Amino acid sequence: MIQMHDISKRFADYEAIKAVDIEVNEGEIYGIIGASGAGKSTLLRLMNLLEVPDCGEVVVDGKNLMTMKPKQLREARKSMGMIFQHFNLVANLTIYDNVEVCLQLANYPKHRRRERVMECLRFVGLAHLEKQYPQSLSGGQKQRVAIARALANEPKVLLCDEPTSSLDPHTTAEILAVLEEINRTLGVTIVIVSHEMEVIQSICHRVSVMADGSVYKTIELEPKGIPDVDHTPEYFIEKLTGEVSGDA
Ligand SMILES: Nc1ncnc2c1ncn2[C@@H]1O[C@H](COP(=O)(O)OP(=O)(O)OP(=O)(O)O)[C@@H](O)[C@H]1O
Repeated sequence: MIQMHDISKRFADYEAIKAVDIEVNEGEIYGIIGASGAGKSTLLRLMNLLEVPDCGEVVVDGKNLMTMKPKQLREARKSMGMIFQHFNLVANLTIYDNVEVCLQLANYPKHRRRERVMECLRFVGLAHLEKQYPQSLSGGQKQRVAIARALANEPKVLLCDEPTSSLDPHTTAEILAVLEEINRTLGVTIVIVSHEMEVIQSICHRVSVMADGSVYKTIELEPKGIPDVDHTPEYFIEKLTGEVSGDA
């Protein structure tokens, strides 16, 4: 689905990505992990040409993005949704409008937009919040809206840049379940950048370990499944004091 061949990227004198080859198969959940500064986010942003490589080839769904004209590239990007650590919602737009705006930008037929927006919001369980603004939502709800927005144009690929790094363990598990469902039920290929080992281990089929701008090794994984995270007050008290709640 995504082939990157001999990709390099410099920022001024700094070589952030060094001759990377990577292949993401259709239908898989592919992880990218590594230390801070290893080049994970840059590599992800090179996949949809948010960062333009200095050299090399990026082929998505059989098409070479590097040789495309701007209009063709805009078209190709519709098949690649993206979500971010800090959600990147537009603060002065409602939840509905945050999703609809990307349909507008993609010239999605006007008379079908409402149906599509609501379909995406229902998928992430937030149709009832369509009239709210981002500031009144929790972090997990904001990420769900961002996912709905990324799904609106029916992408084949979803690029996720640290999608759970601002969330607590329970909400992380909920968002991972949504991503896993998108992969399983919609067949969307997912690439996840994360520094959290449990995130990668829970849902990824393969993972590349990055170091110093290079892919150090790519490993096949048997996804462990999403952990059942207790977030009751009793759990926190037990962890903090060692006492089982109700004992006191
Ligand atoms: N736009 C930019 N301009 C200059 N340097 C950049 C830019 N983007 C990234 N870099 C540098 O490239 C290197 C790789 O950054 P990148 O964000 O890809 O790493 P990362 O592995 O995702 O790190 P983290 O986990 O901390 O986000 C870092 O040294 C960073 O400072």
